[in-house]
Amino acid sequence: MSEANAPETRRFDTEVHQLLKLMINALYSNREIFLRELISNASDACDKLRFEALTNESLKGLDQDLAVDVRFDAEAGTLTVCDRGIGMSREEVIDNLGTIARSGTKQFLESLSGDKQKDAALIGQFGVGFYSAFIVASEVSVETRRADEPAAKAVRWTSSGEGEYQLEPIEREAQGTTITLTLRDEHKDLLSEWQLKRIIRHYSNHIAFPIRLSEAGKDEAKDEAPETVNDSKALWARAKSELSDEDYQEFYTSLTGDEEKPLSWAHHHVEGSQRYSLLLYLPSQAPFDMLINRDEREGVKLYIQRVFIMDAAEQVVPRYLRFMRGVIDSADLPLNISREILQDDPLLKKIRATVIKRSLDLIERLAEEGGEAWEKFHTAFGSVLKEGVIEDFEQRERIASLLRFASSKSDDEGVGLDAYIDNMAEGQDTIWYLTADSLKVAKNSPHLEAFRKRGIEVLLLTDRIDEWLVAHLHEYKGKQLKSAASGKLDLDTDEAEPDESAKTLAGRIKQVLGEQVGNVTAGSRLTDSPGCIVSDDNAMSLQMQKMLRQAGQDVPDSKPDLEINAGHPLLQAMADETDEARFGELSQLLFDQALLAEGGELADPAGYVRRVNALLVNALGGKGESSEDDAASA
Ligand SMILES: Nc1ncnc2c1ncn2[C@@H]1O[C@H](COP(=O)(O)OP(=O)(O)OP(=O)(O)O)[C@@H](O)[C@H]1O
Repeated sequence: MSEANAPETRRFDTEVHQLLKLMINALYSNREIFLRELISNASDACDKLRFEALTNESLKGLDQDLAVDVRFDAEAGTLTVCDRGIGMSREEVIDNLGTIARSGTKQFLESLSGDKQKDAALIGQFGVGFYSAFIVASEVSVETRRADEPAAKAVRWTSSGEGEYQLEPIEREAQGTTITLTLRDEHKDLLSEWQLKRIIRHYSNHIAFPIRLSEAGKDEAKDEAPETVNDSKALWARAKSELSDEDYQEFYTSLTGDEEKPLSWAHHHVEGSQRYSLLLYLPSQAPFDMLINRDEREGVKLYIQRVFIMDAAEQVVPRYLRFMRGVIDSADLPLNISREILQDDPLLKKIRATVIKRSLDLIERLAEEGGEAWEKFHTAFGSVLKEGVIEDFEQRERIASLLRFASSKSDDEGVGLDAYIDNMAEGQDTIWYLTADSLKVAKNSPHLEAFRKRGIEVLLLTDRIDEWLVAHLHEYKGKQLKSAASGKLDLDTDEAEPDESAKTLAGRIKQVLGEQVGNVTAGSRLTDSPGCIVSDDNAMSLQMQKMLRQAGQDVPDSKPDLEINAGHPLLQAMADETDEARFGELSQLLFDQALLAEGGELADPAGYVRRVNALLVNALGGKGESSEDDAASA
């Protein structure tokens, strides 16, 4: 026996070990899902065999009569799930059943809280997969042969789920995989026809292959074929009139593993010169990694004539709809199509357009109905949908109409652009917004003073993606979108020009602040604050600069502009200040405060603290100067 074939003991990746422990603990009360996971893997393996058989001559014929066999032996305490699917080579076994290849696993593990209920929900979303067998089994054995390898190249994998697994070469006539679980005593109650039928029908009824249930020794003795317990006809291919809400909901769960009901769904059979079926679901909760994994779109499955081809990627579902779940089945794409050809296929382009249209229809309907479902959707997927405004020029306005924001007049994130326009003040023809790090910063921003004074609503954008959103959405239904922090507001046509003394004061401040600041102007937007940072309409906002820097990008230094409120007591006092050193300190404070109110960062925070301390000491009757030691300790 060559060394590669020798039996050996290997250790699981640390992450597998960690996940196993957490999972067994958190999912103990939800133990039945292990069967769903094993059946789903067996069904995937059958799908893969059918797909490979399209192009691999040596697999022809093997893809007939595929099924998943579930056998139980109450006496021996074992449960077996067997498929004649694609199987695994030795390397694949090591990769698949010893590691977790999935990206985001680390973040996922870190996000677990230790609270069983919460963790169970999270783990459910993560997709517990094969390892869930250890929730009920003290020992798991996997015998498998890849369909395109000889019988002598089969492998047996065994483990008790405690850090190690054994691997040994075996002979196996049939292609595919047999997984045998030795159940722990407390789970042996699962080994009955009634229980297993119930579980299979509950979780896996709509698997597109027959699931056959048999009891060891029984069917052979009676010479009967094992009973098929699921409804294996592809649900999406059936007429809508035949299907109930429960059917759709059950199918959703068997497709996604998500036990929460979907918010809504759309089912269409498109006839005519090009035929396809489309079943799309809007889930009610986001998978934990949706925001991290922009490229992962496992949600919509593409079938050609009932043969699973692939998880629909960019060709079919745009990124900003990556939360959609469902199935597309085309009767008119050639079965032997390669993924590369698929990219440019005109029918697929058409299907993509339909997926977009139907998805947006679903979301629009939900928005019209409002209520809890809409709230849920918006909380879970609102941020992702915003990517559509940036990425899909054609649908920009339609997607924008579905976005909701907080505003200076409303606390919850419920203001849409249409509602904003309906509530515009008389004479207002601009949609005003303010971007900020948080709602609190936005609400307290000095920029809102001018708007409050005039009763004009300002949308408060605090999502990370909002800066990009407004960089792409300049106009909505003929109304310009403009930042409340921009240099020129033009709120009143009769706005008074600042007087000469205000201009002189602005000039003095500019001189003192020098290169730190772009322009210093006297303006009329502020009522309560002495100053604020304003941005050039064409320049990058402070927010955007900060985000790009955090993302490790080089951002050219641009100087912020400062607008002062010459009527404010501080500025009036400064105008009378003849001590130039003191005027300099006050100008610096004014500027730093304006930056802070914006959520900006100070170049010299210690200097700021020293200046404030000096003022405090002064106010408290001290000498008005802090010592160098104070400055150092600050
Ligand atoms: N019955 C099987 N036949 C062939 N390969 C299998 C079988 N069961 C598992 N595998 C392989 O092991 C891999 C890991 O399975 P696991 O169930 O842990 O995760 P998954 O199915 O990829 O993801 P998820 O469970 O989140 O959908 C699968 O991707 C597949 O390649």
